[in-house]
Amino acid sequence: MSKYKVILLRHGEGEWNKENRFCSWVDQKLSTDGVKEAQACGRLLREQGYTFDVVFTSLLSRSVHTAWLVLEAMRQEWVPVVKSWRLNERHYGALIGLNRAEMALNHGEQQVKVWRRSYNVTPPPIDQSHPYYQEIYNDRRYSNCDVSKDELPRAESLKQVLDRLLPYWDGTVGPEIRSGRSVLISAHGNSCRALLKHLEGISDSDIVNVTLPTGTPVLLELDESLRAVKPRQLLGDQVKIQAAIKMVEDQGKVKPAA
Ligand SMILES: O=C(O)[C@@H](CO)OP(=O)(O)O
Repeated sequence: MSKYKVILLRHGEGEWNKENRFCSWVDQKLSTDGVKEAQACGRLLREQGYTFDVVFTSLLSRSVHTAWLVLEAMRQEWVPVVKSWRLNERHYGALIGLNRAEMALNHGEQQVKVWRRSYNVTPPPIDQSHPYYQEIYNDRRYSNCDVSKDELPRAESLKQVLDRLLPYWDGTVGPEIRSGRSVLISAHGNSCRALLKHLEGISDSDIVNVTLPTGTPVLLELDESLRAVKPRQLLGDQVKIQAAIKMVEDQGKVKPAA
């Protein structure tokens, strides 16, 4: 029986979503369309009568800004926003900054799909020679995490994302839900996929086919033990949502010549 409702949200479109580059732990801002998506998401949630008691975000600006814009559109700016690196996007290691369509051309679309959507495959790790290494690891936001900077990931499979996210879910988010607070999680494509895998009991092979569009609220209904009792519902215009999912999937394909 459904006991709790939780809204999971992938942030609005970021600048590098537009440029089709693996963004991951690089702190790109929302694009102009991404701002509009987040505002529209807030309006939709307001129209549908949602209210929140607490919002969880990652430490990356695009998920924080999305949460702010949603709350502003809902006229609930006062709601506390709690942030953790454990909700960050999956760490794409050495792939960070690379263009997906170019990668598909050089390595094949299948390999890019494996890197993007498989459960167990970890991309090659980032090292100090990578152009974004210093920017990520010298960032003050990672100075006060619950692990030291050296213990932060250098690349992650989806499984590794779930491994770092679960303690936060079990120890921080879950207890809020259980205490009756209504929760919004504003995170990223792959941190949301990892959480969905856990809550919906999706198999290692089926998770490959789960893709989330930006700025679209996902309603989850959970039972007593915080497991999904029915299929997730993506809220909004279903035709637009399917088109947005296809657009994200197609990012990993070779771009046809103009
Ligand atoms: O760039 C990234 O970090 C993610 C999306 O946020 O990319 P992908 O959709 O390829 O997993």
